[in-house]
Amino acid sequence: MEGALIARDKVGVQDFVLLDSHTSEAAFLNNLRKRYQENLIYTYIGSLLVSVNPYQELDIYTVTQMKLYRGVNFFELPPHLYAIADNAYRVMCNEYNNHFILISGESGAGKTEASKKILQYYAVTCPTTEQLQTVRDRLLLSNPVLEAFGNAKTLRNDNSSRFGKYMDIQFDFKGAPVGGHILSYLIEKSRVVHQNHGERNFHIFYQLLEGGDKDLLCWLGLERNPQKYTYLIQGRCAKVFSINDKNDWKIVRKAFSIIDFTEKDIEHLFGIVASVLHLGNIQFEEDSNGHAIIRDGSQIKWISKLLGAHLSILQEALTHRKIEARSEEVLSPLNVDLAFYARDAVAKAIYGRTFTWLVNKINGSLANKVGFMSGVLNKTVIGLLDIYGFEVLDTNSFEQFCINYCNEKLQQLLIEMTLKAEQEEYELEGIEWEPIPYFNNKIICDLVEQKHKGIISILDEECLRPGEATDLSFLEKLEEKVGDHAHFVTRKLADQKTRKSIDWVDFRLLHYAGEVTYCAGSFYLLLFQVLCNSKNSIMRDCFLLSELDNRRRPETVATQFKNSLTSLIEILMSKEPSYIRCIKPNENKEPGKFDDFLIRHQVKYLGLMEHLRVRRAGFAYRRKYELFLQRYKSLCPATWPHWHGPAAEGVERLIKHIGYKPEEYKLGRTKIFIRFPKTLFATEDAFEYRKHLLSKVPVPLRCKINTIKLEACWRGALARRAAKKRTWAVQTIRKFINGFINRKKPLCPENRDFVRLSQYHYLMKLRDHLPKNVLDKSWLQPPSILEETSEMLQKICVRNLVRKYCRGLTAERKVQLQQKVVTSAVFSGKKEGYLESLSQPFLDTRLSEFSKALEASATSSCLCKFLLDQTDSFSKRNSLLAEAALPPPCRGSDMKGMMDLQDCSQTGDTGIPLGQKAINLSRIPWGVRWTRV
Ligand SMILES: Nc1ncnc2c1ncn2[C@@H]1O[C@H](COP(=O)(O)OP(=O)(O)OP(=O)(O)O)[C@@H](O)[C@H]1O
Repeated sequence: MEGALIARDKVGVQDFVLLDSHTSEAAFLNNLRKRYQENLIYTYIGSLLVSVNPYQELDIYTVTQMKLYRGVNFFELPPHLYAIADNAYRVMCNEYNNHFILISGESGAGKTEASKKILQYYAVTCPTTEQLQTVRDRLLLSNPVLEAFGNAKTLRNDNSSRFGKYMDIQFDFKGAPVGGHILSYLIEKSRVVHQNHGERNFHIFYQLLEGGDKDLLCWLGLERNPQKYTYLIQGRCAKVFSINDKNDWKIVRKAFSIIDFTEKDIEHLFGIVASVLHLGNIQFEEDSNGHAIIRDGSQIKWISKLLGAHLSILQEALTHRKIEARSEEVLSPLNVDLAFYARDAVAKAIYGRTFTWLVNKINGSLANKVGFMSGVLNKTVIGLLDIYGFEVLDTNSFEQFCINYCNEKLQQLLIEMTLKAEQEEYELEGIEWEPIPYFNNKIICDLVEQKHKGIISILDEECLRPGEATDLSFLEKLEEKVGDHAHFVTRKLADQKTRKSIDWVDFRLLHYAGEVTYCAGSFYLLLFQVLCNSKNSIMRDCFLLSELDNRRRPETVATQFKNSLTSLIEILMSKEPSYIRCIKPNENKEPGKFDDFLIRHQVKYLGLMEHLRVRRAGFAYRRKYELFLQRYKSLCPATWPHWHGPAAEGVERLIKHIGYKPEEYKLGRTKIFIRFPKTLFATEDAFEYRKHLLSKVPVPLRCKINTIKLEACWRGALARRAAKKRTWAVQTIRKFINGFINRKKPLCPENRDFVRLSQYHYLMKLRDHLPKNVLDKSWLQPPSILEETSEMLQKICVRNLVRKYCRGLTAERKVQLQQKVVTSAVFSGKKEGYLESLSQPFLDTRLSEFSKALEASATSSCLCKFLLDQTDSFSKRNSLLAEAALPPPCRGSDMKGMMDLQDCSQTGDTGIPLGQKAINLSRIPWGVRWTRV
């Protein structure tokens, strides 16, 4: 960014915080104009991006541009949407936290285009797999469907979104998009039944008529000509040059199939769209009693067919209302005016709820199925909030009230979060925080939303209280309860001068962005019941019977909106923010035209001056010591060409040499903070001059400079390599943690690496801790996933030890052992001092005497035979075990160990399972056989 400072006279500054007179609106506009005229539509205020609609295709959204911004530091390149998108993405991947990008501005300022471009940026630059390709397509294709049902041509914008949209893009731990979720806010239902001159109904109606094939229209009972439908022609511009309904229809139909809509869904959905058109054509006339009756039955027949509702009940429902008198329900006929009102109310309700159903259906298709299947439910998100800007129309109704209240809340959030971020940075850098004076619009939010005392509560009370509520009774209540509020005025409360501009049924709110006068005058159970029982499954989903049973007071639209806004603010508060403020440069959609008056107005109500003030209150510029030193080191002999000490000290030397005054800067822990832009500009100019001088120095010196440049490049490459390594490390650690969390699960992609690593470590450790001899029963505790393997390894190991031991026995020792075993059978437990004798080897002489004695006596011979018979099977096995467990050479103490072993072997305590013949008898070189004893 500093690179462009030198061109500031021509193209302005890239960041408004670098404006010398940051409080001047004129300077702000001047900078914006300079840039816009050079087709530089983006400018920062710190990390907030201001975007001015170019109304022409600029060559700044190519894949090359996307790649240019990918992974690059925020301030290194000119301001761009991609820099905001990339910054949010990079921080999310590195810190594993959630983000949101709030895009706001007035209608036609370029919000939807911006959010689409961000989505495309992620689609192109994020890693993906074949499996995730579908997710990406769905994320992109949900847009045309939502636009068809939620956008319309208005005077300000041919493709104006008539609803607020918040979209979460979900990423897995590798940063690949794996799903999404959409929340919609306040669809402009009134457009279904009424459009201003030069405006249209929602696109889908015209798309269906223009693009739907003959059979479909026939099935829906529709004609291709939009002029035939009352709801489509009030703006007198059903055909618009800039909109190709036929083509858009094809895109929408294709999108439906990709986002999982079944043919039945589509059939029901268009059944509803057609029903709304038929509803609009229903006309009422008076019967002899002054009650409304339907003039022509053909429309209602189509509605009955398409919604699967009983014809006579539908007819009755459109011309009667249900009154609850004591415990009874009575049908009361409507007059013609009320019947028209009821018809429109139903059309609006049907369309509004169908839109909500559509959003939910799309959400079902965007849900993160990949993660769900593979068990990776941990994900991070980047939310895109494309929300209507502050609206001031000629007549401001309840919808504008909600929109402006929403903006009021978001402004509060922006200021609070910016202040918080500033404060946190100061704290982190150890710089003293100086309180910033700013306008806190909480007072206006409270006026609207406070419980019992706020405008919404008063409206609720009026709507839900028994007896007739009128616009005037509502206004009186407002005057009574909030009349003394500094931001609320009515005609009665206003002074002489302002009184004329407020009507009797109006009230005026002094928003942070300016004054808006609202018309209080622009603020039925039987039909509801009919729609609950509809055979059209979407209608049944939209109108739930359980709502009818709910005896509690229903929530008014205002309260519903307030609640959804509260949860939206909660969602946003839990995430890291980025902001894009879109500005519309002129009313004629003309490229290059900069309408000062219009833009000044938007700068005000987008809260840009307030934001700049908060952002600039302390310091205009801050940079890490290393980066600052890197750029300006040539300005000081001590730091040029190299500074070998810590960067902070280098910067200190540098600014001392340049002559910064103490009030111009502060040194934080890792950054230098410069208070005034002029200080930075002076430094930048000096740097440019220095560069100019350096370019004129003789060749040998130039060589030196080239060397320095080369070094700088090399350092850059090293830094990039280090950054890559850091990213790799973060991903590895993340993988390790994920593996650890899933370590008890069967082998799956999430734990595979972790398990392999722990297997490797266990085996390496085991290698150094194997039992040393047959009597060593120690064994390294395995991780749970390796228990079975460890058990098998232990068996193999013991078997090998035994084999090794047996092979190492001398023939003489084997004989001795045999003898000990035999004598054990004879004397164990019978002879006193047996245990002590165990460690003493037999003397040959004694044993031969004993044998001779045995041979000499027939009785003795029998006894010997008897003893052998008795001990044969038992001793054979145990002696083997004892042999196996005894380490050579067998000294006296070993003998005792062996006999002990023999005892415990009977209980299986040797570690060698008894049931499993651990040693093959025939394979052991005994030398002496039993019979020879
Ligand atoms: N970056 C851009 N490059 C080129 N044209 C743009 C750009 N942004 C907006 N436009 C033009 O401006 C028109 C209006 O933009 P967009 O629909 O995004 O406005 P919006 O702020 O979303 O309005 P609304 O609130 O009515 O939906 C677009 O149809 C497009 O023609």
